[in-house]
Amino acid sequence: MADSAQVPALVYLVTGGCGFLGEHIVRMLLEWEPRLRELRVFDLHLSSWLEELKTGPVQVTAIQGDVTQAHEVAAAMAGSHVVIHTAGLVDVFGKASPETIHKVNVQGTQNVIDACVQTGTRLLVYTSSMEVVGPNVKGHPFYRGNEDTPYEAIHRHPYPCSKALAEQLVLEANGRKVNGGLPLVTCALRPTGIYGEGHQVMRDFYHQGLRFGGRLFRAIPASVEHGRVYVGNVAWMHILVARELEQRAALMGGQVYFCYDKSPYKSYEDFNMEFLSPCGLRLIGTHPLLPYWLLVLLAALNALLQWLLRPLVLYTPLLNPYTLAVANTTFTVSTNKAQRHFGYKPLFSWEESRARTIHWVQAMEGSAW
Ligand SMILES: NC(=O)c1ccc[n+]([C@@H]2O[C@H](COP(=O)([O-])OP(=O)(O)OC[C@H]3O[C@@H](n4cnc5c(N)ncnc54)[C@H](O)[C@@H]3O)[C@@H](O)[C@H]2O)c1
Ligand SMILES: C[C@@H](CO)CCC[C@@H](C)[C@H]1CC[C@H]2[C@@H]3[C@H](O)C=C4C[C@@H](O)CC[C@]4(C)[C@H]3CC[C@]12C
Repeated sequence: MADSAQVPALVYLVTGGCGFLGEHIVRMLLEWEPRLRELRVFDLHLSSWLEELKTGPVQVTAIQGDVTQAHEVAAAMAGSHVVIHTAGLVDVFGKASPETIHKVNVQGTQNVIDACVQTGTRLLVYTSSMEVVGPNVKGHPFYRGNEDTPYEAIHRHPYPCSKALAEQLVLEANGRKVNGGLPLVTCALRPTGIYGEGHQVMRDFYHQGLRFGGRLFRAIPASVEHGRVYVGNVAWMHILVARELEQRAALMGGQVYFCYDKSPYKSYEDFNMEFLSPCGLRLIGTHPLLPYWLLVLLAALNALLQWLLRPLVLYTPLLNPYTLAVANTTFTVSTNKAQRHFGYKPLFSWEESRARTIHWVQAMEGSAW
């Protein structure tokens, strides 16, 4: 691979490059990777904003494709040096079947690895998830843990199961010989709950609040900490890993890194209010307004309704037994592994991350602002 900082020689492929995180990675690569010659954006659904990126000095190639189709992945990857595999089916609401989630997240990842081997692409960065670790089905807290903190990772839901299997495939592929005889170098990044411009669940909560006259109702105790990280910093970690992976293959190959920044430790709901309060919403109650057993019952009822209505309509409320368990179990990280291994420091301070997110909510269509 060319090592001169001046000569743009590298070809990057970003799968899922039109998604929430993918868009930030794509834009940041164009801004922060001077060695970039071509950026291939591979996604099932191509976004119109890609067009405006095509006028810059770097060749931006939009590729409409499906990671579950091995030949499409291999064709897109031929001649690329680095793959950032962020495409995935993020579904904890029952929109897709468990089979589809497995196919996209696990088979899709296997296809990316096989394509690396086949085409001789040597560097693979995988977007994993905190859910590979937990919260587990027993609801054990993970309090400010790091990559080495012992934790019983037991999953039943299709999404965390698929992310755990996919991550394992990526880590096991580290060192495998690719076409040309050189070893593949892989690593996995595990974001906690990502927030920032473009976050769909934040959008949903905002609109829910507007429907209830500017009010949201506390359901989770303020003492339950939920890990959050700003999308710009998650993207930045991907850029740094991709940049350093070849030079530091011995140290970084086959490793996992939690994504972290200076976002405060709070409950899921209190954290959201950091952005929604300045946009005119209020969180009602200092304690949960409903007893936990009633929430469990409502979540179970939602799951039952989803099952009963499936032949007629797709009913996918935010509250289900899985989302309740995730929101109600402390899971936060405190680590400096990324700093030690590849010099990561958050690009955006908490104040900047917050300001950018608030600005995005305020600009949203139908805003109360
Ligand atoms: N959002 C979070 O809080 C969060 C947290 C941890 C990890 N992650 C991981 O980050 C990655 C990106 O998540 P996101 O929140 O940006 O989700 P997203 O849904 O916004 O983006 C995923 C992208 O992948 C694309 N995609 C889906 N199926 C595809 C297929 N078969 N072939 C090609 N492209 C396909 C989608 O079109 C979309 O553009 C995922 O792998 C997810 O598991 C997300
Ligand atoms: C009980 C409700 C009362 O207001 C709150 C329900 C909130 C849930 C919809 C979300 C709580 C935690 C979220 C998840 C978490 O931030 C981490 C994730 C990992 C990532 O890989 C995918 C997204 C998600 C599962 C995220 C989804 C939404 C929550 C469950």
